[in-house]
Amino acid sequence: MSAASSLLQAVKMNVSFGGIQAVKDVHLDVGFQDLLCVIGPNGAGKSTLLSLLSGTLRPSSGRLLFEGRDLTREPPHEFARRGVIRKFQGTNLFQWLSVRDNLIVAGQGVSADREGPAPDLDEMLSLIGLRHRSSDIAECLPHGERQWLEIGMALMCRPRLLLLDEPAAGMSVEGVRRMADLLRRLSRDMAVVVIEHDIDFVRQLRCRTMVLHQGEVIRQGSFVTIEKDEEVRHIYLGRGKGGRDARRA
Ligand SMILES: Nc1ncnc2c1ncn2[C@@H]1O[C@H](COP(=O)(O)OP(=O)(O)OP(=O)(O)O)[C@@H](O)[C@H]1O
Repeated sequence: MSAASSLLQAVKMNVSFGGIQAVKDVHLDVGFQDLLCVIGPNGAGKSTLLSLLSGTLRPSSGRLLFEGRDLTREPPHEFARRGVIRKFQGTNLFQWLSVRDNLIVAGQGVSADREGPAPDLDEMLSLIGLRHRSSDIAECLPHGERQWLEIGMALMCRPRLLLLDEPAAGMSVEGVRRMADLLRRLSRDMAVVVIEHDIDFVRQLRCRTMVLHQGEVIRQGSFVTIEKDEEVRHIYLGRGKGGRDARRA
């Protein structure tokens, strides 16, 4: 088999829930080192798309290729084994374990056949800005720091494709800036797909942005271009033709 040009390729994927078509004919190409942000109003299909990409939901039709290998019908653990790691919005922490132990536990599930060294714990604590919190119980962390710990836990799984659901939600202005910096840096070594509502954060990511609306990809390109698009502004940003700026859809 020749080497795949994309890490992940979604081909004409569809998902329906009863009468609702949550994802319609979605094509997606994600490179080996890539950063893609998916935006869209509530109910646009963003979470459903992420579930498809992580293998927790199977498409009713279409295909999903990872390094050219068809994973469409594979179980979620096979996606994880290959390095597709999803961080959900909200908390997935072991509340009663320390920050350090949460990272250790997260790293223990990584398949033995994955290449490369395990991340260094102290470096990870520094990367996520929680070195001073190392011995603190996770439950005691404020919301923003929990988000950072969850990112650290996802990184301990040595992702090749990191899927993030609103990683900057509830963060301070400085936290949002740091998160955007980190994701840009991570995308030099892996693929990162983010779904996000916070437009300031999306702007700071400075990456390819895909707009979903009613399950369909209606635009794809740089955020600078997307932001100026009248239809997108009308549908999502809520400020078409003299409308008021809605930072969150
Ligand atoms: N398990 C489910 N059963 C039935 N309908 C669902 C299910 N999951 C999602 N949907 C519907 O599919 C559509 C897309 O939902 P999805 O959660 O993917 O949108 P979203 O863009 O992530 O929205 P939000 O920004 O509010 O999280 C919505 O109409 C939603 O109600």
